[in-house]
Amino acid sequence: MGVESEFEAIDNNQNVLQKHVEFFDRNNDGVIYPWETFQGFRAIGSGILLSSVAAIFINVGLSGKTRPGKKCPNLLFPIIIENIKMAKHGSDSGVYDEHGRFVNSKFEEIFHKYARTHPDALTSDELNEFLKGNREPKDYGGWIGGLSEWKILYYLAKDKDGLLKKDTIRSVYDGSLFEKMAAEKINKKKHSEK
Ligand code: HEM
Ligand SMILES: [Ca+2]
Repeated sequence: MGVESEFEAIDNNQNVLQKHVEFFDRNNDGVIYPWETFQGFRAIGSGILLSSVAAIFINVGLSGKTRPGKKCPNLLFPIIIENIKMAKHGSDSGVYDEHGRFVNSKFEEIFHKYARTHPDALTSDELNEFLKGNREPKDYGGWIGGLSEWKILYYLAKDKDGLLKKDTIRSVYDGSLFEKMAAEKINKKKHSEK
């Protein structure tokens, strides 16, 4: 093992993208199947339609990228969490680096550049400006990837004033937002049953 790989092995920050998706691995076996993506979306409060469409697009779109060297697609469309960094696309914010680590300076840059109305949040218009700013020329796949990630985040996690808060965005990167939303959903259900 070289010095560099030893260093990487102890770098806690290297698995942040893995943490982002682990919530969706409902049985913790390291693989996310479409029905798990569906269940994960339902658990954080998405409707049946969004959860179904997301499960199909995410698993069909990303499965092959996380199965390097496999020529035939697996028709159960598994996503292998270990290899999730291979599913990165272009036209993203750069907050995840190529190893799936969280790059704080890139995260801060989003707010320096685009948070004009409130220093710690993005409005819907500011989010659109940010998405446009991320676009690499003719990277249509990346544009669609980025657009869906951020629009779904905005739809599910904006506050009552239509703001996407900095803390919310930070917590989507390591997946803690999903845990929080799932806990809130369970809480709401308990209250409505009383
Ligand atoms: C409600 C569910 C989800 C939301 C709101 C969401 C949102 C996001 C956001 C905002 C980013 C950051 C993109 C950027 O930095 O420009 C991202 C990145 C990513 N997400 Fe999700 N995500 C969700 C579920 C999933 C699931 C289920 C998977 C796969 C199993 C996934 C895989 C990825 C990957 C691979 C990236 C890295 C993209 C890149 O940096 O190029 N996400 N997601
Ligand atoms: Ca699983």
